[in-house]
Order: sequence, then structure tokens, then C-alpha cells
Amino acid sequence: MPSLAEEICIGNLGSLQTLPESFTWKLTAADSLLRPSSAVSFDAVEESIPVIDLSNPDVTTLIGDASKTWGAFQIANHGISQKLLDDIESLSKTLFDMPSERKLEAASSDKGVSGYGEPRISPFFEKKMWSEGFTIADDSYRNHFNTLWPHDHTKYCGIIQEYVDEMEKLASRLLYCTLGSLGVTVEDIEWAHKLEKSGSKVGRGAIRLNHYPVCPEPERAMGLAAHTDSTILTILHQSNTGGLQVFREESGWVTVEPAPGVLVVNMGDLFHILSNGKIPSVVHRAKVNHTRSRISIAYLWGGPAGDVQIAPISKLTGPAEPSLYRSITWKEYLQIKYEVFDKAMDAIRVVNPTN
Ligand SMILES: C=C1C[C@]23C[C@@]1(O)CC[C@H]2[C@@]12CCC[C@@](C)(C(=O)O1)[C@H]2[C@@H]3C(=O)O
Ligand SMILES: O=C(O)CCC(=O)C(=O)O
Ligand SMILES: [Fe+2]
Repeated sequence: MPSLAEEICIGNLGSLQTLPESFTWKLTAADSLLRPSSAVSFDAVEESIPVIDLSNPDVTTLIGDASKTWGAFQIANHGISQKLLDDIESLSKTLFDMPSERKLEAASSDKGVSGYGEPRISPFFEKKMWSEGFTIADDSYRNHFNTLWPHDHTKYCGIIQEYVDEMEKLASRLLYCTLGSLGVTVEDIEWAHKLEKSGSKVGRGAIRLNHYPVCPEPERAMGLAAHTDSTILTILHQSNTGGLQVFREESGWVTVEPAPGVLVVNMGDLFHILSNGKIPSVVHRAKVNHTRSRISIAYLWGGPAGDVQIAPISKLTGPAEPSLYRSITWKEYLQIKYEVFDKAMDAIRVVNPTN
């Protein structure tokens, strides 16, 4: 006979009146695999990551300071229209409002990453996360959309395409700014130079639509467990309900309150590699809410498409600062990450930073 836990489906979490045992997090070291000190508390401190106006003439310095300090920042005046943000948010709502059986018709296959389901990091945690999501990592989302919306899929595919195009441009712009703050120009990186010249058509990204339903015991639940993104950078749009928290050794967990039209930028593992450890990839997580459900849309930007090698930028290395990591493609990094999760960086490290 299946246990109660096995009968719980992520598509119905919002209708549960009590928190099942399999969703009860104790925040032991095992619940938060990353950086042991990030396991100590559920509480967040009253601090905030900076909001940077991209039209500010000092944008490079501001982005540099924020990414070195936090590995994350927020952006305003980024050029993404409110209509597009509203459109993708309402697409997500329409999807997650569907009955569980319908959503499961678009479930990601055993082999594929794209489609409806739990976060990819789930197997590394003992407890289940209070969320559902839909990942767009390749063109197979079009078939899934066709299944979900037999009449309206063209409209919804159009929104995704527009979102990808706009996000890719913004991601390249943020890459150039962050590189600038390290004294590096696009010409210093062969693939980035190509990316710029081609009008950013060689980049590659994924989208994750996240939904965190209302939760009967939010203090003991976890929407998305602590992780770093395996990206160069991630651009996140959150609905008007807070839940995102970023971790900084000196501060603890800090909540990133949503503000209309403001996007969050998280620096990922690949940027940490590119910067030869100068920019941290931010540890973050999503908490859930007792009365309000929450949607977030992450654009996870892996940088160059194809088998382009990401390596510490040579200008940032030298006799006193040897390359900390070997070169790697995004595809290869994702393979390693989903074998060893929190040990992925160690697996490609060639020099111990304390040496
Ligand atoms: C390209 C990818 C990054 C991602 C794993 C994936 O193959 C597709 C989903 C992405 C996502 C979104 C939610 C958080 C995250 C950690 C996860 O579980 O799936 C990220 C992954 C990542 O950055 O490693
Ligand atoms: O929902 C959030 O705020 C965080 C989402 C996230 O970290 C991700 O999709 O990678
Ligand atoms: Fe993330």
C-alpha cells in the first residue's frame, strides 16, 4: 500500500491543510548542503541587496561593488517592458492553476529536463520542497505547450520567445558591465567578443517558471532549498509576494523584497569560474507563505552555446593569482553539478584558494 507521502502530488500542494512529514524541514546540515553556516536559521535579517538603476552613469562601479559583496543585486530601468513581465507572469498563473492531471501531461520525461515537475536539485535533499515548476531548456516546451493549450499555444510560445530574446540581450549587457568592473573588456574573452559582434545570438539560456502555493506551516517548509545557480548569471522576476532570500556569510539570510518592475540578478557558478573566484555565486533559497501564493520566473543564462570552454579570464590570473578552476563547457558543468551538487566547484578546482 502506498504511504500518504507517496500519494501527495506537487500539483495539489495548495489544497493541503496540514504539512506532511515529508515536507517538514528541520534545517540540519543535511537540509542545507551548501556552506554549513547557512543551515543555522530560518530567520532573515533586516538588510537588503542594492537596487541599481541601469541608467546611472556609475553603473559599472555599482554592479561591481554589489556583485563582489553579495553575488547578487537588483536592477531598475533595465528596458524589459512591464507588459512582457505581466504576460509571462500570467502565462505561469494559467499553467499552475490547471488541475494536477493536466499539468502532469506536460511532465518532464525521465531523460529530459524540460517540462513540468519538481526542481532539478530535489534528489539531493531528504525532504520535499513546497513548489512546482516548469522548465524550458530546449524547444520541446513547444510540444508541452501544445498539450497544455491546444488552442492558445501559439500565443504562449510567442511570449516565451519574446522573453528569451529580451533576456538574452539584458544578460549580455550585464555580463559586459560586470566584466568592466573587473577591468576586463569583451575583447579579452574570445567567445564574449563573438557574442557581442553577432548581436548576442550565440548565447544560451533556460527558463524556470516557479510556483510556491500557500502553505499551512511556512516556518517548517521550504519552497526551494539553498543552492547556487549553475549559470553565468540569472535574471529573476518575482511576483508581488516576497520569498527569495540570499545568503551572505557576514549577514546571514537576507530577504529580497519584490518591487514593481525591479528584477533580481544572481551571479552563478560559471561567473565565479570566469572571475577566478573574485565574484561569488550567491547561495539563495525561496521561503513560502501562509496566505499568499508566489510565482517567480528565472532566466538562467549559460553564456555561449555549443562546446565553448569557460575558464578563468587570463587577465585575472598571474603568478600571484593562479587559475583556480579548469576550463569547462556549460553542458559539462551541468553534468557534474547533477552528479555531485554542492561538490561541483571542488570537482573542477585545480588550486586550493588557501594555498
Ligand atoms: C539549465 C539549468 C539550470 C538549472 C538546471 C537546468 O538544467 C534547468 C533548470 C535550472 C534550475 C531552475 C531552478 C533552480 C535550479 C538550481 C534547479 O533545480 O533547476 C536551476 C538549475 C541550476 O542552475 O543548476
Ligand atoms: O523563486 C525564487 O525567488 C528563486 C528561484 C530560483 O532560485 C531559481 O529558479 O533558480
Ligand atoms: Fe536559483
